[in-house]
Amino acid sequence: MERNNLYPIFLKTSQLHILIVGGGYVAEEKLHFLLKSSPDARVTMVAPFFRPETSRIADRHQVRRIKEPYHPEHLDGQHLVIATTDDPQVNLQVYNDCRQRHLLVNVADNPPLCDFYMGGIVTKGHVKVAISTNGKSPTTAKRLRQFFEAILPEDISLLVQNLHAYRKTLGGSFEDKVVKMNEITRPLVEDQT
Ligand SMILES: C[C@@]1(CC(=O)O)c2cc3[nH]c(cc4nc(cc5[nH]c(cc(n2)[C@H]1CCC(=O)O)[C@@](C)(CC(=O)O)[C@@H]5CCC(=O)O)C(CC(=O)O)=C4CCC(=O)O)c(CCC(=O)O)c3CC(=O)O
Ligand SMILES: NC(=O)C1=CN([C@@H]2O[C@H](COP(=O)(O)OP(=O)(O)OC[C@H]3O[C@@H](n4cnc5c(N)ncnc54)[C@H](O)[C@@H]3O)[C@@H](O)[C@H]2O)C=CC1
Repeated sequence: MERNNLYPIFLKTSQLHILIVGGGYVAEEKLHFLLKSSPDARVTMVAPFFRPETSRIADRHQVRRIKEPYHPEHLDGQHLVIATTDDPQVNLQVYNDCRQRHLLVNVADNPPLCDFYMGGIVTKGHVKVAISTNGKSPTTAKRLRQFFEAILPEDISLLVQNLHAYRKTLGGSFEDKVVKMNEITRPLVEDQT
């Protein structure tokens, strides 16, 4: 059976510059979920036209907007790029320009032109779960996100905070701490071990 070989990483979006090319529906969806997970992300958008709702979301989060057609210079200083225009030629140009500069790029409606995919994301305090279907079914990613949003308890973050505090009280070597941390958390998975 085919399996998902993608490697998820958790980006520090407050230290990175993300460019969204396009200002339509797809741009708005990508922006919405990016900011829902990472309200402190440093985002720039470039497009000749922005949807009013996109502008409202952008204003709330200090998203920089450049009201002009895409130009390769817009890639200067960016780390990650998401192309969402309704012009496949422009999306392809963004992809090629990014590859040339070794920038990670996502062409939202064209999985083969993606170095990375956006995922379904659940955040409960310090805890974050990211979901991918290998680009096969974004709707399933959305449904799984809704499922985990409902079943993960709100106070799961308290558990993480308490364990963080407890670890600080432990003496002994690194190895001793590993043993103690594993002992105290064993009941969480008791039935599955
Ligand atoms: C490959 C990927 C690239 C990328 O965008 O990164 C991609 C691609 C495409 N999306 C399409 C459509 C839809 N996308 C959604 C929703 C989401 N899409 C997201 C991610 C991804 N979408 C990446 C793969 C993720 C994975 O691995 O699973 C989510 C998880 C995250 C986010 O957007 O931030 C977000 C849910 C967020 C949430 O709710 O939590 C819905 C559901 C809905 O709106 O109800 C629909 C309508 C249903 C449908 O049409 O299937 C199409 C078809 C376009 C066409 O017809 O051409 C393509 C292109 C194609 O598949 O070929
Ligand atoms: N809206 C949706 O749910 C879906 C859209 N798609 C596809 O995704 C693409 C984008 O869709 P939408 O966001 O709905 O389109 P849209 O028409 O809402 O937005 C297109 C955006 O691209 C911008 N744009 C056009 N040329 C540009 C350029 N040279 N430089 C920078 N920006 C430029 C426009 O100003 C506009 O902001 C289309 O190809 C569409 O077929 C696919 C599946 C679903």
